[in-house]
Amino acid sequence: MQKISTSNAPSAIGPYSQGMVVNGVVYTSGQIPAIPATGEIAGETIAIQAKQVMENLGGVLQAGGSDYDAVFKTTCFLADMADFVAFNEVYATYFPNCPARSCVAVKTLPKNVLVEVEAIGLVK
Ligand SMILES: C=C(N)C(=O)O
Repeated sequence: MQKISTSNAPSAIGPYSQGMVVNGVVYTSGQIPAIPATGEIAGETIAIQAKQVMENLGGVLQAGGSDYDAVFKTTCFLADMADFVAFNEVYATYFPNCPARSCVAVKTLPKNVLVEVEAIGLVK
């Protein structure tokens, strides 16, 4: 079991690692749209926040020896299901291979962001 630590994704904002590698599988923590260098939240729209989340996810995946195309499952958390279509437009550009996914709306997310995504992928 190996902890992932990278400057290409935001530092954890609580008692968790950015991700873990276990038996050739990368498990990312939920990524929020924080800018890795500053920790500030990127933008106020779902499009901008979703893109930052996906970039952060890529940073964790890469640090764990994986990549977008090796992801087989994601879980997506939205603060408002009204953002579903706009979120999907961004998401699909990163996951054209359509891994298995669950997408739910939750009451609130850390730092009041609009979206959080976690992923599980194979080490390449
Ligand atoms: C942002 C998170 N992944 C958390 O608070 O667990």
